Amino acid sequence: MEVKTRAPGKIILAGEHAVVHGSTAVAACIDLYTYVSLRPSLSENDDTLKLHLKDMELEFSWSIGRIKETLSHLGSPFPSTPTSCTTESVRCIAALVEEQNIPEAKLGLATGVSAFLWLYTSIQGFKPATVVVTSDLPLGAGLGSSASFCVALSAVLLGEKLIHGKPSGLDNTVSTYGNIIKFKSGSLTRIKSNMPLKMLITNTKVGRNTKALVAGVTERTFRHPETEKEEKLEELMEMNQGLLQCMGVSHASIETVLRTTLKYKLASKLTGAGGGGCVLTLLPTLLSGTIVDKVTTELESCGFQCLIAGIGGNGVEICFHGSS
Ligand SMILES: Nc1ncnc2c1ncn2[C@@H]1O[C@H](COP(=O)(O)OP(=O)(O)OP(=O)(O)O)[C@@H](O)[C@H]1O
Ligand SMILES: C[C@@](O)(CCO)CC(=O)[O-]
Repeated sequence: MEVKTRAPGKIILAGEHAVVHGSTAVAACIDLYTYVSLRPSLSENDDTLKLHLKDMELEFSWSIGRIKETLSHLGSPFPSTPTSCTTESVRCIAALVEEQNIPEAKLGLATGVSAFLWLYTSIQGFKPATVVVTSDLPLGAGLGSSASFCVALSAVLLGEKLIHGKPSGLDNTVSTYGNIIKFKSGSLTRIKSNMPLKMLITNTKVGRNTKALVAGVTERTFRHPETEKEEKLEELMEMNQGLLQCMGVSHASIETVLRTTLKYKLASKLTGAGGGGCVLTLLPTLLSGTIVDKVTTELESCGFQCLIAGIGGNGVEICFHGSS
């Protein structure tokens, strides 16, 4: 039996950074996904766990014996309630990841591979299988690739037990439930919207450090604790971008995207931590395809990557294929 899942990435419409300090954020899933498939090993001779990151053309494999030898002293692989990963578990998992000699340029993937080993052994134990991952999402660009990777992975591993899962952060919550949500201090409110929304997402390709950007904003909140809300989406996006710029998380590349889209009278804002990453541009329903083509061409000529995404679809989905 092969199990397949997909979980969406996310955009933040308003409230990035503020959500870290207990304010409300409004976030929505996008129709760009991480896909995971799991095929348990049927052959008695195959005693390996394989992870194939298809887009990156990377394959990792561990013998089940090696995984057991490294992790089994840490206790039951099947805790009855979710447990956090102890420092000792992190150390042991890091040893299994290091053995795989991830290429220097792709070292950022080590955290993803570690998360895979932790989730796999916690949920499936020590069983041989092949897991294949592909993704529509740029990594580390503010579209929630890590949350959608973990949600799709958890869903594939948990199968029908997923329904009992309890998500924690904003990105995981959107990836799991989909649609549009209001999120404040760990609790979510679903927003029912019958307005079809489409966004142009421009990836500035400027790498950024979410942790440092979040720390910078924390420092500013002590000086400027109040922000306000308004009504229309375009206006809100412009106001939100203005606020985020005052919070010091814009970037020259983001400003270039804003200037370019403004020429076509389109409202834009950064999404996520800022400092680079992705910028959202609202594509009104009546906007002609010619304008979309023109603005996309102009943005791409600046070296940016453009993606078009529908907003607010389903959260994580799972399907089972008959045994082979
Ligand atoms: N498809 C994938 N395969 C393997 N690892 C992945 C995949 N997607 C995400 N990751 C892991 O998540 C990391 C990126 O997470 P990070 O939180 O920095 O960015 P993001 O989730 O894309 O953006 P943000 O959290 O700001 O919305 C990658 O470096 C990798 O370790
Ligand atoms: C900046 C931030 O709001 C972006 C999340 O993608 C941080 C967070 O919510 O953890």
